[in-house]
Amino acid sequence: MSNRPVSRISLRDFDARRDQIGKELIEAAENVGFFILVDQERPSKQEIEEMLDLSARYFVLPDDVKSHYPFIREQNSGWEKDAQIRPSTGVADPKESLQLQYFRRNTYWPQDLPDIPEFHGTCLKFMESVHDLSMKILSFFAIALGFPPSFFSDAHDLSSEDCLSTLRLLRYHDITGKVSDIPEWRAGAHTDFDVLTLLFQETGGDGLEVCPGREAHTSFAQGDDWTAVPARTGEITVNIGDMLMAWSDDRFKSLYHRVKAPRPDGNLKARNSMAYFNQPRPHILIEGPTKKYEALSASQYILNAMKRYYQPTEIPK
Ligand SMILES: O=C(O)CCC(=O)C(=O)O
Ligand SMILES: [Fe+2]
Repeated sequence: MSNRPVSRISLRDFDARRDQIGKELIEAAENVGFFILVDQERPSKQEIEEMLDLSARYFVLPDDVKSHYPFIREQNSGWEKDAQIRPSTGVADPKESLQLQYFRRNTYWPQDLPDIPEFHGTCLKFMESVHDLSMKILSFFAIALGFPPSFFSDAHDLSSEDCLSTLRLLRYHDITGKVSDIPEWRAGAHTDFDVLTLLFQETGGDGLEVCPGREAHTSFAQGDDWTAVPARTGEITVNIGDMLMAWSDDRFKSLYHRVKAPRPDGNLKARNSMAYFNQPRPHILIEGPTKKYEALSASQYILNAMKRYYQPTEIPK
């Protein structure tokens, strides 16, 4: 385990400190592929706490209620339980998750949930707030790559009919009393195939580990040096995804990460987290400034990634 310093970037006085913030973001994206945002105006700590609370209330609903909207792989939407097999481990992550694609908000989101009528509205507001912050961050990356500042906002236009940006609510199982049967990982090592992921953890839910600076497409960072990222409610862990690595001709690094399961003397209770995946509209072409890779539409990119990520791969010993 490495003690690599983890970049914490403060967004305090955002407008007055724009240049400094931009410098720190670019440096972290180029050298590490991930950073922790603190002091953001929105989503505020209170909004994050409310959303985590709502998510916990969703997951305690009976499975037969949650299964009204089962996970559909082709749409990357819906509820799954013990179903995501990570190629790096060959087994399913011990968790459940709900993926909410913004443009399917009126067609494939749980509606009229018993006891949580505010579910739909709160998720919608939270996504809009995280989207706005994501676009602020991405505007710095656009400028650094020589694109117009609004380049990524146009590609991720939430008001369009087909923006693929997704909020994923996650709950890793409570493993109290299962001491002889604790898995090694709650989430196996992987990179995210989106553009940029904003991850919300909850204090007490440690286990996230990152492995910066690896090629996204070649290995699962087996045996490499990992750094633990403590979970703190209100902070936002951000990582570069494969699509931004491709879009920047490998200048910004996509990052391996995984969630280690607690040891028997650790916190065995359920672990809640939420990930917001910025994913462009399907027709948008991903092509870097130096055209290092052949241009691919976002839909083709995602299709290829789904194939890569959902087929178990031989793991080197
Ligand atoms: O739950 C976490 O902390 C990480 C989740 C994650 O990496 C993912 O869903 O892609
Ligand atoms: Fe991830």
